[in-house]
Amino acid sequence: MADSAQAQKLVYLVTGGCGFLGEHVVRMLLQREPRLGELRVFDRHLGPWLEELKTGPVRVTAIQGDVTEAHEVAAAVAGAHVVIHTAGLVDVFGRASPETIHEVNVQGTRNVIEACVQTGTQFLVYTSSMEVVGPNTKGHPFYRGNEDTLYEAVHRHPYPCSKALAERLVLEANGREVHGGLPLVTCALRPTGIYGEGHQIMRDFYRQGLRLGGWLFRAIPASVEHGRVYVGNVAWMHVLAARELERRAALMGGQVYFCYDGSPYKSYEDFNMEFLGPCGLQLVGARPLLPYWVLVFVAALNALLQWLLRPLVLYAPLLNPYTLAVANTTFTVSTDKAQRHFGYEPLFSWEDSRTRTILWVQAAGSSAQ
Ligand SMILES: NC(=O)C1=CN([C@@H]2O[C@H](COP(=O)(O)OP(=O)(O)OC[C@H]3O[C@@H](n4cnc5c(N)ncnc54)[C@H](O)[C@@H]3O)[C@@H](O)[C@H]2O)C=CC1
Ligand SMILES: CC(C)[C@@H](O)CC[C@@H](C)[C@H]1CC[C@H]2[C@@H]3[C@H](O)CC4=CC(=O)CC[C@]4(C)[C@H]3CC[C@]12C
Repeated sequence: MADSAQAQKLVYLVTGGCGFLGEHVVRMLLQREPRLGELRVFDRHLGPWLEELKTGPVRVTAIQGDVTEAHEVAAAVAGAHVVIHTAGLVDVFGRASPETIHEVNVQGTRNVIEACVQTGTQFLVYTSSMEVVGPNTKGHPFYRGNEDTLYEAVHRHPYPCSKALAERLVLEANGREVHGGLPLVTCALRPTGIYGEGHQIMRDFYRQGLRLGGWLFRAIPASVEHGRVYVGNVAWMHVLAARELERRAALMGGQVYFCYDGSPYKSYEDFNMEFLGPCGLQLVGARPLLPYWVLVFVAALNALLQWLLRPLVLYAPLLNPYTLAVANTTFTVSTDKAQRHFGYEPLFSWEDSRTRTILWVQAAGSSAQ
């Protein structure tokens, strides 16, 4: 993007733009990216809400497409100045096959990179994940670590494996020559557990609590810290990284950044209660009500049932060996790398993030009645 970018209106492409995070990125770009001339929203499933965005000054182009189809990606990328690649299969519940997860998350990312190179798009921001780092299969805690913390990243599950490989592809692509002779500049953002308006797992917990008469039962010790970050701040970090990637290419190119904000360090269940409590639910037990080995047994039983029932019906409960292991292992980040490298500061305070999420849960829950 030459110096004339200040006058020149830019074309952004957001893949996965109709997802939980993607929608917030789309709306944040429209609200806070003054250079935006056209916003392309690429997703396998387009949301009806996109129509309301087409009445503003920015041209919003909805593209129904599949990142595993290289030609569809190339057509969407052609002419874009910036690509924010959030599309992915976020599946740790066994809903999709390992092959499908790899095809979408790895081959889909490879297709985005090659499309940038072939069509001359210079700037690519990739939505990676904390799971690229951990928790590892050995259950080692990652306690308030940062991007430089030494940690044995060992994965077996298809999802973290796919995210780690995709991130590596993006970072290795930094500096490749794109069509026109300029270098590709890439970076990867690693959110921890994202929460906020549109978080389906939070909605599922709320509905589960309503079905159980307002009670949720503690399964994980309160001492196990699990990093969480508000979706609006994750979206803001994407917008800012995309904006600064040109000016600070030498510093940011090929770098990874954890996504962080002022959200408190709590266990996954206690953190959820920050929102579910004000919505009328109560978490039973100061400590787990069941011994860990019982949870391990139930998780294994769920995995066996999923395998047995697969030919007939998809059985994909929240509790499986992987989700239990992740929930039961401390993983929190404490870093300021994004602040140092591109001036990121959370846009939403913890109090504001909490209020917005509570209001959404209440609305989502009432629609469930
Ligand atoms: N939800 C979370 O806690 C975290 C998510 N992430 C990452 O953030 C990104 C977005 O995640 P979420 O918004 O939570 O997931 P999501 O499932 O709500 O959104 C993903 C979007 O990608 C689209 N998509 C999936 N396969 C596609 C394909 N083949 N072609 C085109 N579009 C496709 C989906 O239709 C969906 O709109 C993912 O890359 C995920 O790995 C990273 C850390 C935490
Ligand atoms: C049933 C209980 C054990 C309950 O506490 C299980 C919670 C479990 C569904 C979640 C606990 C940790 C979550 C994951 C974590 O936030 C990291 C993630 C990063 C991503 O990139 C995608 C989502 C996820 C894997 C997230 C998924 C839900 C949990 C496993």
